[in-house]
Amino acid sequence: MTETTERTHRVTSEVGRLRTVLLHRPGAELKRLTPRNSDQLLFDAIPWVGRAQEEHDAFAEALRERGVEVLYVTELLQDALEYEETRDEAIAEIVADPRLGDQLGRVVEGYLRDQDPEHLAHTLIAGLAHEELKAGHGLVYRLMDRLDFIIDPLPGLLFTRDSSAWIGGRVAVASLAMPARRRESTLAGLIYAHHPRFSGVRPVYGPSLESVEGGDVLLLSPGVLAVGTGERTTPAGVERLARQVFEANLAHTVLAVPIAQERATMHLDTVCTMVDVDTVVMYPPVAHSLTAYTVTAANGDLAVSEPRPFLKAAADAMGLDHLKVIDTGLDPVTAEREQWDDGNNTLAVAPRLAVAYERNIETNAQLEAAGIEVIRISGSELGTGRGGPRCMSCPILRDPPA
Ligand SMILES: NC(=O)NCCC[C@H](N)C(=O)O
Repeated sequence: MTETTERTHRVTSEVGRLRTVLLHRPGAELKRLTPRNSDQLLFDAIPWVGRAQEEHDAFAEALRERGVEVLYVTELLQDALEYEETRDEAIAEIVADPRLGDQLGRVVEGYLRDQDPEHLAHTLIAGLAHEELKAGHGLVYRLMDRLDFIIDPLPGLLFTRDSSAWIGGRVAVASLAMPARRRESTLAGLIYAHHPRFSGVRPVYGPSLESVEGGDVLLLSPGVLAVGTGERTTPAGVERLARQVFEANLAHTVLAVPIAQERATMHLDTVCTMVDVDTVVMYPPVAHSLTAYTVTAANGDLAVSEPRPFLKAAADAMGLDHLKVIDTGLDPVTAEREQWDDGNNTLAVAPRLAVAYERNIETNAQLEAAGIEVIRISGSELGTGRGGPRCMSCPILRDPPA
């Protein structure tokens, strides 16, 4: 890793001033969602796509207005697909899908090889429905329904947080747990491996390792990671990530934080995000019940503590007297509703400046009462995928925390 690379890609905290972020403007892949497939594709409703795009554009604009450089997955992917090697890898991965079989696999390969980078990027993201591929006549093709997908769409790509996470100057390409999202990390991997902007960057984690999703990884302070383990990141994933970051000298402590294995709390960032160097906003029912195992490196192995209250373990690892929690003080029903709508899923643009969905009126009011400036964005359509501003953003460059 060169020094130049470190100046354009480096994240050591949740709250240092955000300089560069990776987003995905939702598009044709959202138009694939129907009541028949939305559960499998992990959306809770069918979004109004045009409005979702407007909401997303406003999110991006709010970031640009604060001096943040916004990169888009589609553009980076198109650039990367200019290279033969990238195209080969992308197509090989699609064709290796055992659901296609040999004959249809060959047809799909030919179809993809004929596409220019722009169309190929579109197909890799939006997928390919049976009725769009006119060329297949073999058994698999004929046995499929015309509405089946030959290449699955990736509506979850909207949530760029999950498929990769920067830890210091290295990127952890995620190993996504849900089948509907696995190809997202292939696309992230292709971008980081082949886009000239990332030349020299070495991944510290990869999609073939145990499940780890970026929404579970919080950079509490330089050298201290909290990693949720529940529906997505597995215990083995936390253990592997800890080994990788210790070996690469990217962290000295990893807190493994068990979270409920439920959709409402699919990632740690659905219940806890940081809004200042020493302050988190947390879903009240878990604020004082979450625990953490403190993991450190010891003689080439891992030392693991007994579980302790998360807030205490985090403060100790961060060298703080205590980690402040914004007491949203909400009644349980409002708290539950706003947590479901990603009220606790804020994106810090700088210490005490955070983006949040406007609909979470009470949580936002409490954030402001605690001195946090809230940049409100609308998320009625974006939120149908069950993710908020933090989920929709992958920071690539942040200043060191103040
Ligand atoms: N970090 C996050 O909480 N990401 C939101 C992911 C939502 C997506 N529909 C999923 O279920 O994976």
